[in-house]
Amino acid sequence: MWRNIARSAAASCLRRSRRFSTAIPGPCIVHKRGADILHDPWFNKDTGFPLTERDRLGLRGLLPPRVISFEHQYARFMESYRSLEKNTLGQPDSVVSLAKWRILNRLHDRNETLYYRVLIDNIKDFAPIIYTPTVGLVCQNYSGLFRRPRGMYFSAKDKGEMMSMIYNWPAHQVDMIVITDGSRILGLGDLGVQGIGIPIGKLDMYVAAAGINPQRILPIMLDVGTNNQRLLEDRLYLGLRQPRLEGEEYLSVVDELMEAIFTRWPKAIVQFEDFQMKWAFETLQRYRKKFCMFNDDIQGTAGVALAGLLGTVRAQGRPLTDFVNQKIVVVGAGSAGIGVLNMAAQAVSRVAGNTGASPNHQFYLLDKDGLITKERKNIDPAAAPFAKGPGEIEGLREGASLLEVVKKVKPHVLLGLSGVGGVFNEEVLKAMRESDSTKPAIFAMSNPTMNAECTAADAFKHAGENIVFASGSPFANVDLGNGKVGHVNQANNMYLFPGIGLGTLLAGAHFISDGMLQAAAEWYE
Ligand SMILES: NC(=O)c1ccc[n+]([C@@H]2O[C@H](COP(=O)([O-])OP(=O)(O)OC[C@H]3O[C@@H](n4cnc5c(N)ncnc54)[C@H](O)[C@@H]3O)[C@@H](O)[C@H]2O)c1
Ligand SMILES: O=C(O)C[C@H](O)C(=O)O
Ligand SMILES: [Mg+2]
Repeated sequence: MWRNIARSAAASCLRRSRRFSTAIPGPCIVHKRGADILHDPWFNKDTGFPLTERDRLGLRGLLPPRVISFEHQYARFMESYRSLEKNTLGQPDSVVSLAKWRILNRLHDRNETLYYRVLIDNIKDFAPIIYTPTVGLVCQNYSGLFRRPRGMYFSAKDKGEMMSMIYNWPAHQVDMIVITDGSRILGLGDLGVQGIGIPIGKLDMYVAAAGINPQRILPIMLDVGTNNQRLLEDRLYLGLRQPRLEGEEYLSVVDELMEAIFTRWPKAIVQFEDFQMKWAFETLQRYRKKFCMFNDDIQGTAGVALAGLLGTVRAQGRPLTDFVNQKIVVVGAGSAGIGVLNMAAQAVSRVAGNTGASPNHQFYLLDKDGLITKERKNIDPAAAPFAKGPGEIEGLREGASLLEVVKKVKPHVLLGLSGVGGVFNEEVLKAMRESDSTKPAIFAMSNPTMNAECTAADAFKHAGENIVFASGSPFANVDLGNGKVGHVNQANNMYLFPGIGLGTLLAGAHFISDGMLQAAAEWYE
């Protein structure tokens, strides 16, 4: 289901950009001249400048004489890309992916018009390179890969200066901003300033899938230090070498940045991305009514997961009202897992109406210490509404293991947002064969690939051919060996956030409501 959405989103974006040129900047007034234009990826056309433009813009003599058309440049790039694929055959995946990222990144740095054209046309092949999973590898190696800056960098050392710094950004208008503090990059933990790769990849998806003007996007890294000892000791590390700010000190820096952003661009939309759980929820509550913003890991993920949960009900041949009877086990009680449960609970009350039934009885939530019950000491307030009471879970104790929970509950859905690769092990997957569903769903949503709760092949092998499988990072379809194919869906918030941003922008909305995300989830489903 999600795949088709991606295809149609990309296709409609392509159509739109051909008709209206919203995705690719059309002719515009350029205040630069000569070499400055060739070094500006927004305006550079490389050898594509026609002679008249070369004269007008002071480019004559700065380029080889032959004019190469855009189509020809495009073909030449794709040829180099394909020969890179051929030449790296047999090399480790990480080497091949990074080589592909480098060639795309070089084009991004040189000529954005051509970059976005090839990205839009080849989104299925290139999304895993400029976005998850390769972007994770890029973030891990960012300080070594760094050649040119992209986006803006604010640090704890800039306190008191952010209002003037924001005016250093060259574009007068900015529509979409993605900001991270690098504290929880995918399932890879605290990567400090190296997390900037995530806002860059997310905004590429805004351009490719929603047609946002690439000159109006801005990736931002807010560097408040890192608690990653390895990075603090790395001589190439490009961020602040200090432990993360905490408490009021941290919040005052984020406050200052948000004020600066919205003073300069009052109509901008800000997406918070990959903030560790405590700050993800806190900043969402703090800013959502004051500024036009949302948290993608909490809300975008929830929308995409809900689309999958509703789609699963349909795949079982049941009416949507049956959603209230689905037993759903969520593994991971972080920003993403709790975000999914909050939205699923809202969907249940809408589907069920006000029946007075206990709202969360169908949900089971586990974290690193097992099943969360009301007996849990120091329970996180965000997890508390989903903690099981003693009467609800006969035979299951506080901290019960995932295997125990699956065996006892026989869930319709097993959904992982734990960040831990392989927690859906063989035993757990085999236990899903006893699910009460005719088509049990297994969503291994953690990223990148290594952190997925299980592989697609293992899911089909152990849980059976009848499952609905989805993963956060892409897996290939599985050959089941009997002429049948195990179909792999991708459940990643990339299928939702571009639409949320575009819809908010077009509507001129000042607030991104839960209802907007619910509507997006139901539409996608
Ligand atoms: N597919 C998507 O669109 C999508 C969206 C958001 C997040 N994610 C992924 O979800 C993962 C978690 O993100 P988050 O922001 O919620 O992180 P988080 O750090 O806030 O939460 C992780 C949770 O997993 C729990 N956990 C750790 N080990 C566990 C184990 N062995 N068994 C059960 N639970 C365990 C932790 O206790 C915590 O509750 C990351 O890998 C991220 O990439 C995917
Ligand atoms: O970045 C992604 O691929 C999805 C999600 O936002 C994540 O944090 O894993
Ligand atoms: Mg994220």
